[in-house]
Amino acid sequence: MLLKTNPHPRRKFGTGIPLRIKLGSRNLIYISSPSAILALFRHSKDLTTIPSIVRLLQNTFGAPKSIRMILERDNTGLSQTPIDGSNPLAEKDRYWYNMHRVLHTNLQGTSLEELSSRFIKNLEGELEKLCDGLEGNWFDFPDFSELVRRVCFKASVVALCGPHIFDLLPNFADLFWDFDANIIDLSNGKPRWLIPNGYRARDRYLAAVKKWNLFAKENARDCGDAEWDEFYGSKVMRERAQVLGKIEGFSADMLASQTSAMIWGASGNIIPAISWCLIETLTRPSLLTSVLQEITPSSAADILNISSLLSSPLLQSLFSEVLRLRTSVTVQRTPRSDFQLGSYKIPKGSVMFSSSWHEQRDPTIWNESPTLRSPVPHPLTDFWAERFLIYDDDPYSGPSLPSTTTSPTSKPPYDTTMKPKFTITPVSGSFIPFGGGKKVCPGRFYAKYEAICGMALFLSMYEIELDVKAGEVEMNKKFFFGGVMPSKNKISGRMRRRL
Ligand code: HEM
Repeated sequence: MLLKTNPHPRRKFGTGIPLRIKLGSRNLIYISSPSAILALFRHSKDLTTIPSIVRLLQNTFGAPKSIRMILERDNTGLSQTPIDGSNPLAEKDRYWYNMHRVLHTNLQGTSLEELSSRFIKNLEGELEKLCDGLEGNWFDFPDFSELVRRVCFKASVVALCGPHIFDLLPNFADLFWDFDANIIDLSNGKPRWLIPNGYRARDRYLAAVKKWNLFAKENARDCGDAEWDEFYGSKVMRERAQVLGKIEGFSADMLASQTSAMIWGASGNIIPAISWCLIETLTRPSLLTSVLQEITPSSAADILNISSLLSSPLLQSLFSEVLRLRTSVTVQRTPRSDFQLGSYKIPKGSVMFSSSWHEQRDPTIWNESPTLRSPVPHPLTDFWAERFLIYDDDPYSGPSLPSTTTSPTSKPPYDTTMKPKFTITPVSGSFIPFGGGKKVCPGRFYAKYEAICGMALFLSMYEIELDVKAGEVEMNKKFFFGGVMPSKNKISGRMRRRL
C-alpha cells in the first residue's frame, strides 16, 4: 500500500537506502536506485530467487507444500558446476540449473525462430477468422482488450503447447483468464474462505493443465531434437516436462503448478502489452501514420518483414515505452549469506525487492523534457512513443535526463533527414520490466517479437477505430505488482479487413 500510493519513495526516504518493510509476518527490504539494482544483478551468484519462487508456486499456482523441500534442497546454483559446498545432488535432481538451461537455450536462436513464426502464423489465422464472411465491411466490437486477448491467447498457447490443448480443453482460454483475474489475491496468500471464487478458478485451471500434461506425456513420441511436435508443441515445453519428470519426488500436482506458471508467464504479461501497443498507436493519428510506414513490407510476397520490424527504432521504442508505463513487477532476491550492498549489510535470508513501477517513473533518472524535434514536455506519467530514441544531433533526446540544462531553442538547427537510434543503455538499472542479471526473464526476446510483430499484423490486416482518445484509457491497478497491467475500462470501436 505504501508503495502503491507513494510515487517516489526514494525522495521521501533517501536515495539508495534499503528500506525495511514489514508486511504481515514478512520482513522485506525495498531496494531502489539504479546502482543498487545493478549491484543485485551483478551479484547473481551471491543471491537466490528460491524463497520468492517457492512462495509464488505455492501461493499463486497452488503447488503442494512438499515442493519446498525439492526446490530448497537444491542449493547448487544455476551453472553447470555446482556451487562449492552445496548439497551433493545428482545432476538430474538439480532443479535450478536444469530449468535455467532449458528455458534460456530454448527461448533463443532457432527455437525462438520456430516459436515466433508459429505464433505469427497462428495469429494471422485467428485474425482472418474475425472477418469471416464480412468482405471488407466494418464490424463493431464492445471491448478491444478482450478481442486482443481472445485472438492472441489462442495463437500464443498453440505456438507454445501445440494444438491439442484446445481440442482437449475447449474452454481453456476462459479457465486461464478466470484464474488470471484472481492472481493478485492468490499471490498475497489470502485464505480460501476469504476468496472462495479465486481458489475455485485456480482449481479449475490447475485441473485442466494437469489433464493436458498427462495427455502430452501419454501421446508424445520420441522426436529427438525437433523444434516442435504436435503434443508438447514447442521444444521448451517438451524439454521442461522431460527434465521435471526425472527429478526425484516431483509429482503430477507439482508439474501442474509449474506448467500453469509457465503458461501464465508466457501469456499473462505479453497479451496486455500487445493490447497497449495497439491502443496507444490507434489513439494517436500521427503515430499511427509513422507506424504504418514502418510496417509496410518491402515485397508483396511478405505479409511482414520480420527483421526490419524487429530492428525498427520507432517500434522498439514504442514497445519499451509501453513496458515502462504499464508494467508493475517486483524483482526479488535473497542473499545466500550476509550481503554487502554499498555501506549496508543485508542479512542472509532477507527478501530484497525492487519495483519496476517506481524505477521507471523516477524523474531524477528519466527524461521528460522537450527535445529539438518534439519541443513540448513529456511527463513520465504519459505515453511518449519516441522516449527511447536518441538523435546524434540532439543533446535533449534519449530516455535519460539530458546532461545539458538549457532548453531547446524554438528554431533549432537539426537535420530533418537524420535517423534516430533506439537505446535503453542510459537507463539500465532503471528500466527493469524483465528483471536482470542471470535470472532475467528468459522470454524477453520472444516477448519483443510477439509485441512488435503481433501489433504489425493487426495493423496491416485491419483498419481499426477505437471510441477513446489518447490518454483516456486507465490501467487496472488491481494488477499492481502483477506484471503488465491491463486496461480498466471496456473500449468499444469498429474494424474492417484491409483489402
Ligand atoms: C511483457 C512480457 C513479459 C514481462 C514483463 C516479463 C517479466 C518477467 C520478470 C520480471 C521475470 C523475473 C526476472 C527476474 O527475477 O530478474 C520473469 C521471469 C520469467 N519469465 Fe517473463 N516476462 C514477459 C514475457 C515472458 C514470456 C513471453 C515468457 C515465455 C515464453 C516468459 C517466461 C518467463 C519465465 C519462465 C520466467 C522465470 C524464469 C526463472 O525462474 O528462471 N516471460 N519475467
